[in-house]
Amino acid sequence: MTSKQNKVLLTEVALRDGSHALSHQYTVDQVAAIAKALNDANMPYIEVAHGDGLAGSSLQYGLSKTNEFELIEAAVSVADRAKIAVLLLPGIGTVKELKQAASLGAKMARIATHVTEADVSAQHIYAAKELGMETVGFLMMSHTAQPEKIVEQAKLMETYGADIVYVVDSAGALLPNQVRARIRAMKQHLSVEIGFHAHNNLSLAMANTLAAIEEGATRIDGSVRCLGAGAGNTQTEVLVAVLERMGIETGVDLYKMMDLAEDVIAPMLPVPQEITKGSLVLGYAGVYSSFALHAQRAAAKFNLDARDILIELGKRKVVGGQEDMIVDVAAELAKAKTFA
Ligand SMILES: CC[C@H](O)CC(=O)C(=O)O
Ligand SMILES: [Mn+2]
Repeated sequence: MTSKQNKVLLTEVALRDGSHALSHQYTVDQVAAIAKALNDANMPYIEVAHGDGLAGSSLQYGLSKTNEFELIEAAVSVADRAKIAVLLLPGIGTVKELKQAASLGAKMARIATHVTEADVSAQHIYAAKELGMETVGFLMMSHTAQPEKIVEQAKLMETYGADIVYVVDSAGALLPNQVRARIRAMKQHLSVEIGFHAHNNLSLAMANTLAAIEEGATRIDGSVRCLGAGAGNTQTEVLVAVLERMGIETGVDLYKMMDLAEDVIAPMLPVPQEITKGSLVLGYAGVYSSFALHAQRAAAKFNLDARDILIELGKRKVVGGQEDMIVDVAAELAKAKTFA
């Protein structure tokens, strides 16, 4: 592979995306220890928040064990080099939480919307810029939109003031050629930096990340030991090693990342992060991981295979917030089975 880039900036997302995998049970001590190790490894950005972003702690999305502002404060207190980033989904979090995060020392705001709904990010991007934060537009479920649509939506975020716009493969459903087409189109039509966030449900997180970098993405997310939703993200310490071998600079210390992964993260995991049939089907169906548990419950209730429900949901292009459709789809499939 020949890459045009010789430098990328990494964002470690295990303290936010990994919160999904740990049912939002992070403690202050864990966050302080992990953020310190990441800071010492020279990780440029460390994202800290509930898995669903600021104010995500709720019965619907899962209650956090620890108030996320305490976690942000703990991370800021140990990070003398790294910048602490927060994620915000308009509708879940508000400008109020963004201001609170900024007042505690968060320096980057990542404003996430469904890939076709960038217009709801305007107010939050403006607010983040006014707070002096580096601001990212984060286009989730990017596999559900064609490159032209993504360019249109990314341009909106650019117009609102975003410094960087990300293609986010929330379901881990994109194939490398689809990543290439999306990043290439954005590079052609946008002036801001382009980022890429992968999930490993089809075992393509690394390949997709390298494809994104080759097409010009300069901001890349990873999670140490794959600690993210579903099968996790691009495994950060592996990415650092691969990029080093490719002559692409990250500035991140490989040995320190390896030690963090092995000595701190691995013992914390309830089960090792691997591609189970549950995460594989999410990537195959193109459905976000928060639907998996609900689909399993509906499958038990209607005596169905959860995979059939998820695949049907993928065909219907469900988006986060449409979890109520799961039972409707299960009921329809059960009815069709009865009359087959
Ligand atoms: C629900 C927010 C989501 O976890 C953001 C993200 O990381 C993604 O869409 O992949
Ligand atoms: Mn993610």
